Amino acid sequence: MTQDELKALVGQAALAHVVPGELVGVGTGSTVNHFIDALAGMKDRIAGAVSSSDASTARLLAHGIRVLDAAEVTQLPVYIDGADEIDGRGHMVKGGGAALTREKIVADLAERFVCIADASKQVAVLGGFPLPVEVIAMAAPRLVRRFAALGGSATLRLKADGQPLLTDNGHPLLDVRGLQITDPLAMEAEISQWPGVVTCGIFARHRASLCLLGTPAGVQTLVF
Ligand SMILES: O=C(CO)[C@H](O)[C@H](O)COP(=O)(O)O
Repeated sequence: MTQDELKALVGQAALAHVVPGELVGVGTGSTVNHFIDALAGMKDRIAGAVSSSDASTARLLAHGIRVLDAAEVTQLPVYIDGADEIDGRGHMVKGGGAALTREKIVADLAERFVCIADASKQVAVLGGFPLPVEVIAMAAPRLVRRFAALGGSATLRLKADGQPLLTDNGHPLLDVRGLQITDPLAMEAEISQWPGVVTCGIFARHRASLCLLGTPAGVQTLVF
């Protein structure tokens, strides 16, 4: 099976975790796109969706799925999203799709985080994938030096035209290579309190409750 077929498999399997009659939190990325397409088949049985990016909002609306702003919502039963890496305790690195800030905000509203990922995302120690960090532009040089002191090499994420990529919130992103994230909770807490950091792509405080992992043998459910 191709990686995309594994993503489609878990996107479909995630429907079993959507609570009928309730809102569902929806993440961002190619795996979530499969989930959104599958969700269209049960759009009349949910109250609507709370989205984590402009891209997911556009896809949900194209399917006729009602989208509510996170600010209108006090609680969600479940948030469904992909990950760039997930470890054996449900800690994740996220933000490859630049949506980490809104993803963390919507995840924070949810009782449960259901991660959907193909098997390539499973790692023993986080940090192989460059850690995305959304930042305030004027703080970027200082933050690059702070990451260097942690042993990481931070670079500004660029678009194809060489200009800095900006998130849906209008901020640039650093991608940090070379970190060994052996204590995700501590590193998330440390980085998150540096002035100028909007959101750190470590999801340890908002780790997955369970992961639907797409493998060639089928969907494996990991409970954390
Ligand atoms: O964090 C994310 C977007 O900001 C995505 O969940 C992550 O990048 C995984 O993406 P994909 O499903 O395309 O592999």
